[in-house]
Amino acid sequence: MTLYVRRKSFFNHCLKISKKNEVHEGGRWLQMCRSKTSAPKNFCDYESMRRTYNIRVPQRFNFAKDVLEQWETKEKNGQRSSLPALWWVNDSGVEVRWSFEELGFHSRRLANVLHQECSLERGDRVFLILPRVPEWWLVNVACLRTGTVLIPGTSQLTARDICHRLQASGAKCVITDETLAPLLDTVASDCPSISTKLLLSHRAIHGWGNLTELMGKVSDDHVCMDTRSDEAMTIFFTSGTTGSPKMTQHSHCSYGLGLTVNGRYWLDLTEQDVFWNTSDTGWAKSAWSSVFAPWIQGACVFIHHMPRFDTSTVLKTLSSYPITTFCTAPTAYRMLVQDDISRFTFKALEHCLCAGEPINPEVMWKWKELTGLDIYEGYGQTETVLIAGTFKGMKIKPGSFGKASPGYDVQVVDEDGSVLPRGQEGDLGIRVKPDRPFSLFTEYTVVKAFVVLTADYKSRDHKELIQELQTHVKTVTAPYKYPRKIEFVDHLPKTVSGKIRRVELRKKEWGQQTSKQIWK
Ligand SMILES: Nc1ncnc2c1ncn2[C@@H]1O[C@H](COP(=O)(O)OP(=O)(O)OP(=O)(O)O)[C@@H](O)[C@H]1O
Repeated sequence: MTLYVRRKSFFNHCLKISKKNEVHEGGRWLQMCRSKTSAPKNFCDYESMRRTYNIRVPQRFNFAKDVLEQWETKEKNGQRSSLPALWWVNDSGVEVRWSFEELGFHSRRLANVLHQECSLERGDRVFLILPRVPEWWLVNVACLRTGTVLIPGTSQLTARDICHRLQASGAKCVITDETLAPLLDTVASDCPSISTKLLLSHRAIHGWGNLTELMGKVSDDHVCMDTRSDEAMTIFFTSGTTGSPKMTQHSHCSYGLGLTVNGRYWLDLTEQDVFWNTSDTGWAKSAWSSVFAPWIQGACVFIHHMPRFDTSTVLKTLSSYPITTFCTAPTAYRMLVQDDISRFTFKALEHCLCAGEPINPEVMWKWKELTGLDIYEGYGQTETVLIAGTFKGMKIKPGSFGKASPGYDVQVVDEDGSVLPRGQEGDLGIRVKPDRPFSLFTEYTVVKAFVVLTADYKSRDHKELIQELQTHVKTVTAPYKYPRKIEFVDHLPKTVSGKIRRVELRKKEWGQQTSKQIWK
């Protein structure tokens, strides 16, 4: 089945998640030049993969305890390969290699920092902006351990983006490096929910706790939180192609177990594999491919910390390290095939993948000609795990991103949600009735309601007014902008109301806003 995707809307029986993607109709099958076909390691063929896919979701699940600690034990008992769990390198040749045991050791310390030093409790939200440094992975695992909800952001965010994310999420803790700390400081006063700021740097910045120093103070003794499978685990902001970025919440099981589809089937990883995924640490793709999918399979997560994408560095890295599996964006492959690949021999590389945008058939063809390897495409969204993809053993059709993933019933449907005949263009839908797949996001976290005050803020007592209001409302943004937005929690008392000209209650759901005057 070839999936053609057209527009975005919602309907009853399926959760429609397609975006305005025009998928080119492919004209011919890829010509085989040099061919290095590797048989799937984790499944026989597409049909049997779908048939045998069966994941039982337990009531309680925590990836750190139920997956990472299991690999740690296997490692200790000599039941896993000697590959590191995390293999990090940078442009200066510095390397960090952590076994699952070392990952456990450092992340337990960081978990103690979050809980003991920062007083963060289960369910509290942690906003993380770090580039591809090993500590990014530690924060991920430490949040799992403490049951705190991780909200990753990309280093490209502006002060306005950061402010919006912090206000919308109500994050209590921010973690970043010295490049972004000053930017966060410019908006911190507008984000009263923040109680802790952690800095990854050799330099001290006033008001920021030093992550490395704090980790040196605490023990590595930490008991992982016994989280429910459906409990909030992470919130990713979508990239905002079709509107404002949406706060997409995932549970411990939706990614922690759901991404088995990616790791076992699409990436076809085992504990013998070294997997390099180049995506930025702020997007859901990093949770997919740099955390959950490879570690579910016990594979080694490889990272090259490049300040910017450089084709020579990528090609050199692929030829100097035993990387078996490589995933990058179609744009990156386009750049790579323009370089002189013949200078390099990829000794271990056997499986290449791409996702995030359509790949041009010419790029696939060129890559195959130069390396002998196919590029397997994947399609998914922040809200999902892999929705569709080309899986090993499948014929690769230029212009098609493959077939539905196991775990999802994916169909091409019309506006009413009726399945369209083969070859007809429509929307892409995932069936959510009668059973909603557990590997879907939980909800869009919305700013449920807030009031907009139109008061005489120029009056001398505006500070007192804000203080007074703060005792009755959840959040008051700093007085830098009119009208001021305030999270509504209760009726406003007379002492306050006398100073306010107008109060509007605004309900904001993603994509729409309702407004009602509730005062004067
Ligand atoms: N293989 C692919 N081919 C074409 N497009 C793809 C592919 N993989 C992913 N995409 C695009 O990436 C999108 C998923 O990205 P993401 O979840 O960040 O949200 P977004 O759709 O870009 O933004 P928003 O939901 O905020 O509008 C898909 O909807 C699709 O547009």
